[in-house]
Amino acid sequence: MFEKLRNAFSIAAKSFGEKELKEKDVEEVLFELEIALLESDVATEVIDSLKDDLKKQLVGSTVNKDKIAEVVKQELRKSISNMFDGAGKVDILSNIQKKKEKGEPYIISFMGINGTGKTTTIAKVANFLKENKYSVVIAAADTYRAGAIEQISEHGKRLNVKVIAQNYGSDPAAVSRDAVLYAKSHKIDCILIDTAGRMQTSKNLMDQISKINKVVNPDLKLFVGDSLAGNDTVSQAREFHNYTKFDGAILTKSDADARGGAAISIVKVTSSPILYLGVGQEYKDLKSFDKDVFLESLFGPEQVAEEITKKVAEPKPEPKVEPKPEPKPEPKVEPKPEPKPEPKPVEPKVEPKVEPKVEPKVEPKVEPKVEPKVEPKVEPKVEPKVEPKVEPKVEPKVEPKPEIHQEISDEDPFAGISTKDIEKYSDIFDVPPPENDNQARKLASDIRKWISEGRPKTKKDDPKPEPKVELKTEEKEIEETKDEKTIKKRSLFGWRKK
Ligand SMILES: Nc1nc2c(ncn2[C@@H]2O[C@H](COP(=O)(O)OP(=O)(O)OP(=O)(O)O)[C@@H](O)[C@H]2O)c(=O)[nH]1
Repeated sequence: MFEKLRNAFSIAAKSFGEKELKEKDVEEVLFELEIALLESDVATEVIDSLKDDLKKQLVGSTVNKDKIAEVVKQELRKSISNMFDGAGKVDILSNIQKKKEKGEPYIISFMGINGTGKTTTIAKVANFLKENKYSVVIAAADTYRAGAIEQISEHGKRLNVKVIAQNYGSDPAAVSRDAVLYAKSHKIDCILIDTAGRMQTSKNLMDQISKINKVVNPDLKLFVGDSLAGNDTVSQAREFHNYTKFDGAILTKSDADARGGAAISIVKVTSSPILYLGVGQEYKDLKSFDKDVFLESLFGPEQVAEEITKKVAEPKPEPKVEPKPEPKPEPKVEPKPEPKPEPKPVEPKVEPKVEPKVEPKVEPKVEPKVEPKVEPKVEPKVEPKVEPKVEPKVEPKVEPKPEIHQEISDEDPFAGISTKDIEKYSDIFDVPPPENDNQARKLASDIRKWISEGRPKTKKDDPKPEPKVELKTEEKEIEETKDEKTIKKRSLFGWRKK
């Protein structure tokens, strides 16, 4: 490949080697060079740039006839090398790794006109990433061209790569966003977005691709151009770059390209690097663009250039390497993305699982355990213990004292009853002293009845026996007094002062 461009540079070198280097001579030779470069699809502005560089270097200089060819070659090579260096480099694998370490997917969008080999290139890139152990999901964001979704889906099946798709006519930005959500929820390393092929002159379609880039904000925007289209590809690249400011380019069909001018032109026009060259129709036919290899194929010895061309187009070590990584990553990656649905059904599954589990478990367990245990234990223990102890102690001591003073009556219920009968009745029936008027009247009535019955030693209506404790207390009081009769009556009817 690139044979024509190589011959153009050789013509220029030989021409200078045969003449003295004056401006007029240089102009004539550069004219020949210009024709050769134009035939090799090098863009006019690129040719002008190269000519300027050569003029500055060669006019007015004295160059040895034998070395002139080598000097011109070196100057051309230096100029082109500077162009590539000025465009910078993109190390995709390193960038993906960095984002992966942050827990984020790396997003690449692909753009270009119809038929350049964009869809095939996305499949090649997916295969390349899988071989490097990165998981991939593809967004079928070309919802415009009939058959595009089926085409990319077929590549997905063959490569065992999940393809996120909607219907034709749906919003490509929405498809891209779905793919990003899917990648995030499934921890996919890389998202490849296939956009609709479009002419660079279609403003609506170019606005659409700008929308995709705004919605998902790709880490890398790649222009896919057809090497064979030459200067057309260069003008496409220029227009796409104006709209999208893409970060790099992939040139397809380089295996069939004898000119090679598009690569130099795209780099010069867009100041963006060429990342890969498509060199065939198989998934493996994607080669990293190497500036030195490219320059060597243009300026190196013919034998070396032929060898480089062979290595690039028909690499020998690949067939040995490819069969090994292909079967290994496929079964591992496949089952993960395929059985899982798209991002929408994944989100609602998480929410309902968390809520119902927490609420019902906490409420029923806490309430029934606390309430029944506390209430029954406190109430029965406090009430029965306090009440029986306090009441009997307080009542007998407190009540008699106020009653003595309050219930004094002028009427003596025992009037007419002798002290002896009262004492005898009290002794026989062990009667306690009355504590109020009613008890006194009752006792007096009982005594009268007892007298009327002939003072029996036992009685059917025996008055209720009072606690012995109180009697003992009375007895103690009696013992403490000298006048037993008076004291006893007073002790029996203590409420009487007389
Ligand atoms: N020789 C060769 N053929 C290629 C290369 N890349 C793609 N092709 C072929 O180019 C043709 C078009 O490729 P597609 O991938 O369908 O093109 P596209 O750009 O996706 O087309 P749209 O979907 O219409 O935009 C297919 O036959 C591919 O096999 C390459 O690097 N070398």
